[in-house]
Amino acid sequence: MDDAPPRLHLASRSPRRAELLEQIGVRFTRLDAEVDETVRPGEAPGDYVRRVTGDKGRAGWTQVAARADALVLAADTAVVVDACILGKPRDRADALEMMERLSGREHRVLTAVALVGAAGESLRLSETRVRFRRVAPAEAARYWATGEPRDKAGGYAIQGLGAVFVAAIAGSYSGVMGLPLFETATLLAEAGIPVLGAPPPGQD
Ligand SMILES: Cc1cn([C@H]2C[C@H](O)[C@@H](COP(=O)(O)OP(=O)(O)OP(=O)(O)O)O2)c(=O)[nH]c1=O
Repeated sequence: MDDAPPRLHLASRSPRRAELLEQIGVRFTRLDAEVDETVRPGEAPGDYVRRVTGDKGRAGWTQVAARADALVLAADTAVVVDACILGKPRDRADALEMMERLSGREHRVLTAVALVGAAGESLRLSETRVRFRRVAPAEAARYWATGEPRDKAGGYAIQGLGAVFVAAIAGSYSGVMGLPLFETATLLAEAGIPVLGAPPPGQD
């Protein structure tokens, strides 16, 4: 049993990201990292999620940098349709408009994940194609009333009721939920945190 405080910190207020990181069994604590998530004029979606993710990671890092081996994990998710970035809906009208745009077609979900430490920062981008069935306006209104779309990029949650809209996905389910676990595990392993733990001596 390892009682030392974890060296890994998740810079996120998202309960989904914490659940996903718990799913792969690594020890971590959580940090709050407030950053400006405004899209810059002309900014490409991939550049946007990379920038915001790096900002979240560095904002978290300033809080733990006193510990030399500390590492900060951060992520950002955007739903992209017709080259437009859909963040979290501002209000009901915004959410219903998002559902109308997503209805009956394919969109992309981009999630960047970054690991920041004393040695610098590494970043990976996950891209998933998601195809929605047609969603009638009345159904979108009932979905809004459940409260689920409120704090979700694109105004839906694949892990919740929103799953009924998802006809198909190609890519990373965990990436759509907010933390792509394949990319996360790769970054952690590169930084000396193998997800399945270090092999016993002499058996690597
Ligand atoms: C598309 C989709 C998004 N989401 C969520 C994941 C993220 O929490 C949220 C996207 O918003 P983000 O701005 O990426 O993250 P956040 O503000 O919730 O958390 P933090 O910045 O503190 O890390 O949308 C789902 O939970 N399911 C989905 O299917």
